[in-house]
Amino acid sequence: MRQWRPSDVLSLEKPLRPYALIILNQKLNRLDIFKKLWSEASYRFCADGGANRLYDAFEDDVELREKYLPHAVHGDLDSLRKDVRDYYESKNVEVSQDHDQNSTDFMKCISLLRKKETSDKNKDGIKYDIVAFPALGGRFDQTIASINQLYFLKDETDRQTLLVSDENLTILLDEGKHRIECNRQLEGPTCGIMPLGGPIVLTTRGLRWNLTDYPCHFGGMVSTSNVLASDIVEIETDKPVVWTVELKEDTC
Ligand SMILES: Nc1ncnc2c1ncn2[C@@H]1O[C@H](COP(=O)(O)OP(=O)(O)OP(=O)(O)O)[C@@H](O)[C@H]1O
Ligand SMILES: Cc1ncc(C[n+]2csc(CCO)c2C)c(N)n1
Repeated sequence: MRQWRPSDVLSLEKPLRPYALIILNQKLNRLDIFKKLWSEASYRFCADGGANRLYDAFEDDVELREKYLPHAVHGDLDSLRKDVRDYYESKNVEVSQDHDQNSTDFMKCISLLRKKETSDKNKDGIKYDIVAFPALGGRFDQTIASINQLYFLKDETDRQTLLVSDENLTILLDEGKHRIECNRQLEGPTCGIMPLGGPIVLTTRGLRWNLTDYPCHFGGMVSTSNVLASDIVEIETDKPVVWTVELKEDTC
């Protein structure tokens, strides 16, 4: 049984699992979430134009901007503004370019993380969880690309990947049994279990509307607008399925 506690990154003083934060190119509306994710991240990367968003979040407070310097800005750099690039380079932030036109800048940042993980400096060989923010919402193709990223990473069972958006926490559950611990002060009430990668057979416990050995697919049953009925949700699936849970307005 695989264990998940998606809201740990928002609730614990120290995360149980070290993680890398990847800031994507969407407006940082929820600075409460941003600051919490930032404070405990082991690595902080901006995916290309994510750096513009970080820079702009502190337009009224130049001193504060200087306290939020990422470890790297990485991507094809077609979105990074010149003033933002100049600023971060002047602060000795690593700014690196990868021109590959078959991978998104989010993917490129994950490749950068892998490089850091295999570098000499990471002597313990730690593998970091990945937390992306603000993920989902915005452009639909980018949203699907971010979900696709979860599928790319699903066989790496020694790391968890979490997509954090203003309103949701989203993860991918691979085939098998899962126990998701929810903190209902932060999460809920709504949730969804969505077979985005193709048809599945699903069994759930701990929800208002549960399913038992139930075939789910697009054009048929897709569990959306479901509701947490317990702090513990158990899900058994024969193929990967996306779990998403609503975030409360006041989380940090
Ligand atoms: N409109 C959007 N909606 C949702 N996510 C986005 C959006 N724009 C960018 N992102 C995310 O932020 C990352 C960095 O974005 P970037 O600044 O490079 O924009 P882009 O050039 O449109 O993205 P890419 O080059 O990755 O296709 C993207 O890889 C993607 O994950
Ligand atoms: C079949 C196919 N569809 C779309 C793209 C375009 N694309 C996908 S990721 C990416 C990088 C964006 O920074 C670009 C341009 C492609 N290469 N292959």
